[in-house]
Amino acid sequence: TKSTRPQRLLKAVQKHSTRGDPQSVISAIDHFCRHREWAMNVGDEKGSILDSVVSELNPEKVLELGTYCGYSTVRIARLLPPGARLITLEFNADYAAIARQVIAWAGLEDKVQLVEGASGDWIPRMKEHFGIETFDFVFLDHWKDRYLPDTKLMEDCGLLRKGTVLLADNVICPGVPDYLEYVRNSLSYKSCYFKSHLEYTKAEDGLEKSVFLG
Ligand SMILES: O=C(NC/C=C/[C@H]1O[C@@H](n2cnc3cncnc32)[C@H](O)[C@@H]1O)c1cc([N+](=O)[O-])cc(O)c1O
Ligand SMILES: [Mg+2]
Repeated sequence: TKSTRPQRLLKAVQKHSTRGDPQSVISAIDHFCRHREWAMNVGDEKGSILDSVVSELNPEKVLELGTYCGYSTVRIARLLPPGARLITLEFNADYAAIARQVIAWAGLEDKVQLVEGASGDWIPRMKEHFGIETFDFVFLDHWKDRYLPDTKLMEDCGLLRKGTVLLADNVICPGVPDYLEYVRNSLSYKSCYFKSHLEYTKAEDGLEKSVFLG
């Protein structure tokens, strides 16, 4: 039977990158997506902005919503200090299986906990199941109509603290109008837009960085 795009992306990682070298995994995926098959990874241009936000923050507790093939998981985890933890949620079993192998190939499995399940089900269980008090950094890159409900859910579950940073992908393309309106107008957030381009294309897209003010 025909392979899937995530399976072909994994093959490209195993063929064109060095096990245990996260940067080579990132480069292999970017090369595959730019020259072989486009895929919805945050990509190299927005990825550099993601890198700078993570490096500046040095977060201990990170949540990623929407793992897909693990590209941004690897980008974030490679920058985390020893002892820091990244929990990433992915409800598609096939994508989760590929992402686990990409994360393992990069040698980052000790920093990453991939949870197979829906954000709406698992956000309320973060405290009792993972012993998480609050998150320092959240990367939102899952279904665009889930950004706002999941943000409100994180607020309600007390998972955000004064200074927690939310970074949202695709705020222009495909776009998250309800989420943008909320974080830009709410008195509980200080929000700013990082203009960039949709991964591997010339179309405009960007990241929205929103600091929770408590
Ligand atoms: O649609 C996009 N992303 C949706 C990403 C979705 C990924 O997150 C998972 N998921 C969804 N809700 C979930 C809830 N809980 C757990 N996993 C979840 C899905 O199984 C998928 O792996 C997208 C589209 C474009 N584009 O140009 O069209 C560009 C991008 O950068 C994108 O991120
Ligand atoms: Mg995205």
